[in-house]
Amino acid sequence: MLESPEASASYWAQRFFGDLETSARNPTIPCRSSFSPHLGTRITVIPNSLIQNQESDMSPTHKSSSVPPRWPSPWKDILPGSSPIVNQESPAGLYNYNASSSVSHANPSSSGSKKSLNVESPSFTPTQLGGKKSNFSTNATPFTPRGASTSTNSTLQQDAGTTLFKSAPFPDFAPQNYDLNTATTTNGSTDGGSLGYDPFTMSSVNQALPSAQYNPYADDHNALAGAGAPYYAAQNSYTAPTQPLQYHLYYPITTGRENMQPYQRQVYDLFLPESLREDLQKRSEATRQVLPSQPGVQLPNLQHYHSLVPLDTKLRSTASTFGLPSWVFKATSRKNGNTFCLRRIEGFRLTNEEAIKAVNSWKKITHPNIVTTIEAFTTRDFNDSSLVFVHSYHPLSKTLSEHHFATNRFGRPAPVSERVLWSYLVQLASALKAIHKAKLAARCIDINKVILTEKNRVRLGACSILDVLNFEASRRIEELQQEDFYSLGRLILSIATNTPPRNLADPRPALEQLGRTYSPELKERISWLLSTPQNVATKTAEHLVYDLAQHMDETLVASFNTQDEVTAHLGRELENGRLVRLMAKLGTINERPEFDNDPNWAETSERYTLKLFRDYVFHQVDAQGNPVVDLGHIISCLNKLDAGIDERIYLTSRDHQSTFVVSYKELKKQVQSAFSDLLKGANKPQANRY
Ligand SMILES: Nc1ncnc2c1ncn2[C@@H]1O[C@H](COP(=O)(O)OP(=O)(O)OP(=O)(O)O)[C@@H](O)[C@H]1O
Repeated sequence: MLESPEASASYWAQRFFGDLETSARNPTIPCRSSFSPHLGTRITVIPNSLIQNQESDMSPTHKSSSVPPRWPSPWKDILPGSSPIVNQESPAGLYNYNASSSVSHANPSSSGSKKSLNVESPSFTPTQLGGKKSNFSTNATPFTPRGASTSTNSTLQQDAGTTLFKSAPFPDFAPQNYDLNTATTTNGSTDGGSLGYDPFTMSSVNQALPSAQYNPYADDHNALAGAGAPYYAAQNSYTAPTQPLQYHLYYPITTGRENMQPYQRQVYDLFLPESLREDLQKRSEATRQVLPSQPGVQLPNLQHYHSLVPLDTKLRSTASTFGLPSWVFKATSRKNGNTFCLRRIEGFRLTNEEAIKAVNSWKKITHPNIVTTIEAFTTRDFNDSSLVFVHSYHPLSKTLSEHHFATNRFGRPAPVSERVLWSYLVQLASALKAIHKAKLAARCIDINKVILTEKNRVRLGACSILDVLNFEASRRIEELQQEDFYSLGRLILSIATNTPPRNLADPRPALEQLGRTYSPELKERISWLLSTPQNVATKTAEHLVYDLAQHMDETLVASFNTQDEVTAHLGRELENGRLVRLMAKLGTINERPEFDNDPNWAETSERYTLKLFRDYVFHQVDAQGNPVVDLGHIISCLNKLDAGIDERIYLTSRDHQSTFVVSYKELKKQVQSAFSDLLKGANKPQANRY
């Protein structure tokens, strides 16, 4: 119930999750009535259990005679208002009630509504719990399920045609058409809104569960029984509880939500965690970064790569690793819009065409710890003869040297934990295994060429380059592979002892130092990597991986944990993605100025209901006419629309002359129908994107 116009984040979340989790179990259910846009008219979500009996009388042909009985139910909302009168002008298929009667009762300013239920009304509480007096009717008799009641429901039937909710003495409430023992409606209805079970006992819940998988996406479950019978069994026998748990397709698998009270929840619970969002946002910004255009500072386009941005943190490139100066750029491909990392080797003259073909073998290697090689080409666009290697781009990555040799505020680099060293060792050993298996050698296990792309995630960053540059000096691959082991040992030793690799010509003192800080096992492994083998056949990448099995396990567990966490976040984003598409559809329909030469297209037929639905979702106001900006309400409504559930809502026209009762299921069909009309007249390739 929107008693208060406050729209704090926790309030949104509370409303949202309150709907999700507490409504079914908590006997104190706040009324979900709210106010229509303009004039503060109440719009009420009608529980299906209350409306179900309308089906017979309030068919789409708008019979106006009898009015079904509708009674408060302790676990659903309470419907205030008076007897509905059908408006003959309503669009076909909708229940339309005369606003003059229902609206006047529903208006909080009317005295009648104060007696029944209005914004000030406290939440409904069954009298069994605490014996509190019912608030929505002065003389209302407490709710008692049929089985426990001694009175008959004849009075209910009697009143049903005339009064929807009144302050006169109530007979005991007995749910209509429900048999709590069988958990099915006695009239055989499969209305998803029917309350076919006692929500307070698990046995009833079990009875109410479908025997076969329920497909929430299906519009017509019976139709599916033919074609998709093995997958989606016919739902005839299934009477859904109040709403099936998956009723609005919300993704429930998240971390850290379990033990929180609704008021403790934040609106951020609906989105990615702030730290992850910030991290991804920064990466995205880095990827989109461009060089401010300055006269005289213009980087050339290289083939189809444009918008080059230097990634080097040093202003002058040295010739250290490759024997020639190299520069690293980020660039965007005109072919596919993707961003790549380009490394220019300055002043290299290609004398043998075969040399550049060495890149082809590297293109085939895809490994999580190797930066993928895309292509290589020569260029004169820098006014010299340069060789350019294109690799996949990892925004905001740092070399291990930049990461570990950066000094902290005490002027010292931070010590590295043994766990991190093992993790590096495991990842790079795995990369070596893939490379050596392809009969190649990495040749770039260097503290300046291994990049850190995420937390503790390393990748070999400059593979293939030395194969092209040193093509002429063809050396035996076995020899180069043995050098890889040595380079790997030296890299770990360098990080562990904070010694630059150039000072490790004799690694023994550093090894001694390492032995004093880290475990003998780590020292032994590094010694093995640095040693010259008696027999090269015994020193292989497979061997290394085998010896690292215990630490592989740790890395694997950490990786799986991260994956679980990311999958949970992905699930939440799935919701957002679905809702964006739904809002895009609604946006194309609502308030459309003209379609098919009809300037009133958006105002007529089912589009009119969709317009009122838009008001209901986005333009609610409270009793004082202040906007109710309730994200929980918006998301909940859109989810229900996307799932097309049977729950029904009141929609009131802006002039309050008519009120519609329509289910989300019908609304969903209306959206689909209106949108497919638009698609028929639309530019096909663009329309396919929905
Ligand atoms: N594939 C890549 N994606 C994104 N950034 C990268 C990639 N490869 C390297 N970088 C980044 O580019 C910058 C320069 O890399 P480079 O290999 O030139 O390091 P360096 O320390 O300058 O080495 P050198 O002294 O040999 O030039 C580093 O910050 C590095 O993290």
